[in-house]
Amino acid sequence: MTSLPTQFLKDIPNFLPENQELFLQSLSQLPITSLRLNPLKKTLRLPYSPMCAVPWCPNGYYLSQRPSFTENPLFWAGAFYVQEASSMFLEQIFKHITTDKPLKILDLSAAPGGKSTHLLSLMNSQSLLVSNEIIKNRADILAENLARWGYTNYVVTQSSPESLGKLKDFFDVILVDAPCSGEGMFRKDKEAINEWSEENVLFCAKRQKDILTAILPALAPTGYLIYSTCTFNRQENEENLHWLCKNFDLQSVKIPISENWNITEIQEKGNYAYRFFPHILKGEGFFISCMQKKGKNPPKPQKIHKNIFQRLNSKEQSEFQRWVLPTHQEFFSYQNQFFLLNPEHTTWISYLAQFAYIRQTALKIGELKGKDFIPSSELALSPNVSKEVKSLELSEKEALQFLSKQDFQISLNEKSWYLARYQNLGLGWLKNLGSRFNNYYPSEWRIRRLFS
Ligand SMILES: C[S@@+](CC[C@H](N)C(=O)[O-])C[C@H]1O[C@@H](n2cnc3c(N)ncnc32)[C@H](O)[C@@H]1O
Repeated sequence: MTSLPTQFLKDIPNFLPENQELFLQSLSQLPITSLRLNPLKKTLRLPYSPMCAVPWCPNGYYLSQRPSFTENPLFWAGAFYVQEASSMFLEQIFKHITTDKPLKILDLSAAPGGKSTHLLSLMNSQSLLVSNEIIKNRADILAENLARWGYTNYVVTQSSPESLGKLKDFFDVILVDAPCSGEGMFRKDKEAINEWSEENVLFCAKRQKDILTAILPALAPTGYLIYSTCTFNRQENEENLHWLCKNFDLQSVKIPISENWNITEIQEKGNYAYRFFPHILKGEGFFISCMQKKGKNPPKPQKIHKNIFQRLNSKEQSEFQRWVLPTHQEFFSYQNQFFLLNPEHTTWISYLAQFAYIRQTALKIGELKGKDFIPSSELALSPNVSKEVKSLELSEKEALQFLSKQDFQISLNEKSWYLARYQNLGLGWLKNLGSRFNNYYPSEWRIRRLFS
């Protein structure tokens, strides 16, 4: 293993009073591999075997070794998300703080989408997730991963915490999974060791404070802030938690945990936090805490100047209806694109659009190119596709060839759109033109290798 920085070694007693040798030994072991199943996309068989449950997350599983996930079409169909087990503790916090009420939830630093996909699985369908990533190419990956997850109630934005902070009192829950010095990733990602320095820890702690200061005006009174990092040092963790509770109207929240989970509960200065140490549980280093904003006022309805979406007339609604399963949502258009949306969400998204750059809205059904309607890749990946739409079940090899946009032989009867499926899960669209078919899988998503 790459040797650990001396200053990091010296800092260990500050965040871990005992068993430092065991902790150091655990850092030289292989990282744990885990994934979270998508409850929307139940498969006939589990994607891998054996899989052993993550204690704090009912859909989370450990694998005994790390397979090549990208060679499994179920990965591309969004049947599971490869996620570090400690992070899955978010589920316990979310379940503790939320009820059935429709919520506006912000995941401020969301790429590549581990926690956003998890939140979507936990939220009710009346709630809206705003999944934000400031860095463009990371926002692209986030949008792709959320499309694969198949939900209809999210938007991907690409904005700064300062811009989103202008949505005063808007969000009921804000998750800040902050950019950090990544000490918890030392055994997973050797780059994290090379990039570590004392200066960077201080830089990260200051940047986290700046991000939190910028976004907190957007948290509604009585709403919840969840703050997490994948690092061990106290500056980015407990010290920021205490700073938040001291300087803002925030009250730390205790989360019920089972003793058997071996999660370390920190209780300091009346504040609570949860630490994950790799020598006492199966997971990487992680820190998470939850705070409630004080105050009594329920969030006020936001004034919007204009709803950016146009509701389709009943003739148009019925034309689109044939593409999707019956739903309580409605069809809207925006700039030649068509969406299936909860009407309430159109007003929320319109308000959001005044301050944030909206990169993707779910669920996009498709768009008009000239007179032709082109169904969207997001629709193909959603379980909402109507059973009336023609579909074609692919073998594993065909599915991989489809996903890499290679030529392959299939016989299709009718000149029509076909949903390419693998184990019953949608992957993308094929259009049969008679003598040949076109593969509409997005080029930017294609697997960049050949399968024979
Ligand atoms: C720890 S990662 C997020 C991981 C993600 N939540 C997940 O579960 O997959 C932190 C993210 O913060 C983003 N970031 C970097 N600078 C930022 C800033 N100034 N404000 C907000 N987010 C920032 C990074 O690009 C990165 O994607």
